[in-house]
Amino acid sequence: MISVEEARARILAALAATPAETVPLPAGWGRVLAQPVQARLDQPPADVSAMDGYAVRAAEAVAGASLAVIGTAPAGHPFPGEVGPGEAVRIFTGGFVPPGADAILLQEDAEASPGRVQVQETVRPGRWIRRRGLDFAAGEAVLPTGRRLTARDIGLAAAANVPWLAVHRAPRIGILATGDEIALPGDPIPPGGIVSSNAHALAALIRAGGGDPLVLPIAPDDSQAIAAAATAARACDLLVTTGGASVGDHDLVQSALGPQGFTLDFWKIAMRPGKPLIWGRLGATPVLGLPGNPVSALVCSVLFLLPALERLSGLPGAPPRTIRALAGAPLPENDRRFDHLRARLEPGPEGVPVATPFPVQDSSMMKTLARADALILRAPGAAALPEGASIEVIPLGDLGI
Ligand SMILES: Nc1nc2c(c(=O)[nH]1)N[C@H]1C(S)=C(S)[C@@H](COP(=O)(O)OP(=O)(O)OC[C@H]3O[C@@H](n4cnc5c(N)ncnc54)[C@H](O)[C@@H]3O)O[C@H]1N2
Ligand code: MOO
Repeated sequence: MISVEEARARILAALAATPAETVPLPAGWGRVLAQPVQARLDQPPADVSAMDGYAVRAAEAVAGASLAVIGTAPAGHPFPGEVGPGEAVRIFTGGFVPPGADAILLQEDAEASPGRVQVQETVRPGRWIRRRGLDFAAGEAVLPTGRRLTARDIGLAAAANVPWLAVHRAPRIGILATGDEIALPGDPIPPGGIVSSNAHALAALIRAGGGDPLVLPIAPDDSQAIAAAATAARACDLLVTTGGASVGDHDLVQSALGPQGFTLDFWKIAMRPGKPLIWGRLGATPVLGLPGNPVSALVCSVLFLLPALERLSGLPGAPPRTIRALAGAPLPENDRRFDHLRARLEPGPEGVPVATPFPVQDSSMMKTLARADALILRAPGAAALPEGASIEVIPLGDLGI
């Protein structure tokens, strides 16, 4: 059995980012840039007014002065002339500041009369003008390679007048659930059968991680059927199997894929739940063999599949973020497997949350996992801890799963 950290390092080392493709702006959200976004203009493109008022020459715009209003400059309609001595131009937010003017007199600080404006508050030079290029300049790399694009980034690229983005292709992940006993939700359940929850949960988790899930038909516990189904997944960036990972006579994933050219990198991790995880390669396609127990499959996905998706998407691939919490119950001494206890998080003293493990931690219990807010981390050999002790947890809400 290898450690969680070593397993993650070996998985990440075996993966590379998908090739780049060019997508229109709206399709870029959540994708990772393969090339920087360079601004194609200055923003703002000229000196513009930040307020509704009058474009003036600050030296003359002193309280009590009266100026001739010689035109208007609404946004999108620059004033064609220049502001000369004793003159002002009516201007609106976003309007280009006409040549000659060097400040904006706020309309609240002015008294308008036909053709004229009286200054009521002295104006400082430069006041209420957004300078050309205040936000960014043409040619500037506003978004770097390797960035996962947020809604804010999409807005920034649009503002930079960039309609297309070079991003890594969303990783295509094949999902293969195995087992004679499993049926799709809603289908007739065979005698002794159960409903397959894993494929659906994994597809959703893969979407949350920025991947493109491809759910393959369920393969029965039959080497040929598993091999045939897995072959169909060769076009994927990663094949995820679930079930058949352990040591039982019907745990066929390794034996079925062997003749198809499967090479094993490692099998079994010193962790709970999820010990019998498989990592290897079927030809060029990496294969992550998750255990069949639903909680084990999903906890392993949090620890290994989400970082793998990051790596395939063009990011380095990081372990899930952890935070400090206080134990909401005494925790027993841990054995040699890294434990991940499903727990509730509640607000605690001084902003530190309290994490209370569910009393039963069986790896078949989906309701407990669905209600959990966090996984309490218990390192191999960790000593028993009293209630209130400081612990480390993975908050699940952050992950969007
Ligand atoms: N003698 C031993 N037995 C087991 C060991 C062991 O070390 N020695 N490891 C246990 C651990 S830990 C786990 S985890 C499981 C993993 O087993 P498999 O990956 O081979 O999974 P299966 O045997 O196929 O199924 C286990 C369990 O999960 C249910 N299952 C399977 N697929 C799905 C699905 N798509 N959706 C929902 N539930 C699913 C299945 O019905 C079984 O109940 O092995 C232990 N045994
Ligand atoms: O370690 Mo297995 O994943 O508990 O049931």
